Amino acid sequence: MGVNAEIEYPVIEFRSSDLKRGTDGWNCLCKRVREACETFGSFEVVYEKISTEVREEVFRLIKELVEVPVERKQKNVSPVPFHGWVGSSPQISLLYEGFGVGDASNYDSIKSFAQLMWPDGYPHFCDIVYTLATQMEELNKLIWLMIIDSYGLGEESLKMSYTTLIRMVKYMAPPSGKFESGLFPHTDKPISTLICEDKISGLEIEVKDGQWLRLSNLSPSSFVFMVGDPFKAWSNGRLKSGMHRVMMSGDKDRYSIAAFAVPNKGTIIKAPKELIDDQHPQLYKDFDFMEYFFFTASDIAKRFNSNQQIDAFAALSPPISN
Ligand SMILES: O=C(O)CCC(=O)C(=O)O
Ligand SMILES: [Fe+2]
Repeated sequence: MGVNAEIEYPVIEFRSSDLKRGTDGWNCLCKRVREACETFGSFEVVYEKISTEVREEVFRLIKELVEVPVERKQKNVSPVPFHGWVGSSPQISLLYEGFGVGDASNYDSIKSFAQLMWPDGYPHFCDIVYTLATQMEELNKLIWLMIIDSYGLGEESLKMSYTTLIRMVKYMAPPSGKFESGLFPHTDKPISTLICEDKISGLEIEVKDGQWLRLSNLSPSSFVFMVGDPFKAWSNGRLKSGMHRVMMSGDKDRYSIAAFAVPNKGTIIKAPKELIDDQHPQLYKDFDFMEYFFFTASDIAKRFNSNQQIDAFAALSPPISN
């Protein structure tokens, strides 16, 4: 059950010169992104187009946010799962505290959130968080495009309307000398996630059964891209939605911000026909994303491990061949 340091985790640098679709550099990135997502279900992306100053300022602001009185934090609620404030609790972790802002690339959503937290609505907070959220959404889009191109598919194969949920999280340092869970092992339920952390490591990826790889020494320009369960279903099982968790050690608190691609109500997850053939029979039925999202937050879903929920909800057995 150790943390395995020998496995070579993919670190993929997105140089501006390689980001022109159709060039050799682009095609090479597509191949590496696909391999990473099929093998690990995630990778580290080095992306200098998002400035480190903006990142650092967001983390400074999150440190202010966690100081807001709890009565105001409790106003950050939503009927949609995983969208609101969660304080320290035995269900998630005593070390965890997270805030959620849905549709974060819409300035008004961030403004409404900030107005709940601060009497003056803190315009600087809105500007900076909006900047990072929109840039992370762009990066996510770029990675989707690489995945589509890597399978030789057209853009319409993954066309859907979705919004970006951001979660701003503080993981408290554990009691001295302890190694404690900050976030339990899970797979992500939105289509995909980009995680941005503030220097302190803690995120671990399950590389084999029970073998966890700790992602440490991420560059200041790095993000972690994570495939979610519906993306795995869309790819007809090619992409992996990997288990990950946060483990805390040492005496420093950890801060992270994650941007999740959450499809709008009514979106159907359906594998493109090009990804279904006799060698790759259809593994999942077409399903409504929101029904799955709500299912994963239900009591029934708790009977399954996080990485079994997509199969419990949508697996076709036996698979249908084309
Ligand atoms: O904070 C992190 O590094 C990971 C967060 C995460 O996995 C999640 O919120 O789903
Ligand atoms: Fe996650």
